[in-house]
Amino acid sequence: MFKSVKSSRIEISQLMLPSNTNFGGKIHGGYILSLMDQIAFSCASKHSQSYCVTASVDKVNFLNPIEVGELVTMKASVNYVGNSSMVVGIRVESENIRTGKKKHCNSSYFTMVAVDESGKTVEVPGLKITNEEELKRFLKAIKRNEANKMRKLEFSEENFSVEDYKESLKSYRVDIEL
Ligand SMILES: CC(=O)SCCNC(=O)CCNC(=O)[C@H](O)C(C)(C)COP(=O)(O)OP(=O)(O)OC[C@H]1O[C@@H](n2cnc3c(N)ncnc32)[C@H](O)[C@@H]1OP(=O)(O)O
Repeated sequence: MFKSVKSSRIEISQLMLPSNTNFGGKIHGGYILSLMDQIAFSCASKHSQSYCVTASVDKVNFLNPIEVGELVTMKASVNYVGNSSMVVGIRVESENIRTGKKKHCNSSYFTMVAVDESGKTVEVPGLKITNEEELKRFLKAIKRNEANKMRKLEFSEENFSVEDYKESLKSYRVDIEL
């Protein structure tokens, strides 16, 4: 079975309240991450019609601070599916309600895994792709997976040797005492 990206796309908007600020008076990054996790869960559950758990989060860059009183909008869609895993892409924007000015605050990729009642992984529907943007997102997810695998391999017990890196680290501010 294949399901369209559109059928599980989710958008939420939430007003940022003073109770969620950090010491600097901006909205706490942890609070934003918690909202992102919830929307990733909703999107992945909708696609898979299963309960899902968060397996990993790929990169969280906080591009712009979010102020109290701003309206935060999060858009989530399934970018990629494996067997039991789904990569949910989330874009976070905040809007100053008075001026209407919008800021891009974050874009992240949450890998969610569908599980049954006993926590065993279950197969999820394939993804029906209907436009170039969706295809690009699917391909980018494959590239990120490949890059992660390569990095793992490079630093694995069998492949890693200190000598291979000593020379290239000379320009860095590191004193290696091995
Ligand atoms: C709702 C919540 O937020 S839950 C709170 C936080 N999350 C958790 O507690 C989850 C804890 N982790 C787990 O339960 C398990 O590690 C699971 C369910 C994610 C994976 O279970 P495993 O027994 O390792 O399953 P398995 O090795 O078969 O992997 C299943 C799938 O998950 C993917 N996967 C597993 N770990 C990761 C990871 N760290 N990053 C990305 N994908 C992963 C695998 O690639 C595989 O994908 P595929 O089925 O599409 O090929």
